[in-house]
Amino acid sequence: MSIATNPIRTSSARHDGAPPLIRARDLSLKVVAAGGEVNILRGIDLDVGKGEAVGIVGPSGSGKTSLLMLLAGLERPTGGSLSVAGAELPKLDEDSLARFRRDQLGIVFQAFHLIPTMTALENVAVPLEFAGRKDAFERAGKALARVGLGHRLDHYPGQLSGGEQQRVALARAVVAEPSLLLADEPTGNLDRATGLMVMDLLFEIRAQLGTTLLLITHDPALADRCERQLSMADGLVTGDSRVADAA
Ligand SMILES: Nc1ncnc2c1ncn2[C@@H]1O[C@H](COP(=O)(O)OP(=O)(O)OP(=O)(O)O)[C@@H](O)[C@H]1O
Repeated sequence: MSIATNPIRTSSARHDGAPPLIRARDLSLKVVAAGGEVNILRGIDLDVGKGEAVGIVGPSGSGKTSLLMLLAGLERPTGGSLSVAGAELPKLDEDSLARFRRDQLGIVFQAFHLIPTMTALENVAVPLEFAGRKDAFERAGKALARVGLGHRLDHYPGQLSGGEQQRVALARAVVAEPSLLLADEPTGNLDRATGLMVMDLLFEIRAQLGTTLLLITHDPALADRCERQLSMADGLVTGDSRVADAA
């Protein structure tokens, strides 16, 4: 890895005059827990340009997953503003948030979150069926072929290895060609070789589709594959650097 620049806590991104895909200003998240109020995110300023690959690193509990949950519209911020793909997420009602996720977002988690009673093909077709796409199964089949699972279409999650299940989850996340792909420790449940294979696929598909990627990882080698790295600590972005020789 070589760091080209190392600005601390910046909101600027390289987006060549185009509006950023993500714009957060003074974004905060507080929850009331048994011991009192917890400040989980404490004023995040962030711009991410279309097509950027951003690795998010930081110690456990620094707020990485919480930030992703806000960007996905799965949690609501308690302060600040947040625009993703032109949508002001805090202002959307639940139906509009669901449409936003369907049309703009792909998410891959550490746990695969596949529906156990559906085949691989059905799992991947679900987001397209929700969107009313008549070609849902045809496209799902192509997405599974893209991740090397064209021969496993009729298998149920319980009949697939962990690496295969995560490849199904990846196919499901990208099948609708989202503008934003969020990945939270996607290889955390996989052995190193399988994890590398899944990440190779993720970066390959992202490059083909031009998708913006935000990737949470504890693995420095994976973070180095992103062209930009954000460091988080204690609910803040404490570092924002560019990786000159990212994959
Ligand atoms: N609903 C909640 N109630 C109380 N505290 C919460 C809640 N959600 C998150 N937190 C706290 O907020 C902090 C940030 O959590 P978060 O999961 O975002 O961290 P993280 O950086 O993703 O950690 P890890 O690397 O371990 O996954 C943690 O201290 C966590 O315990």
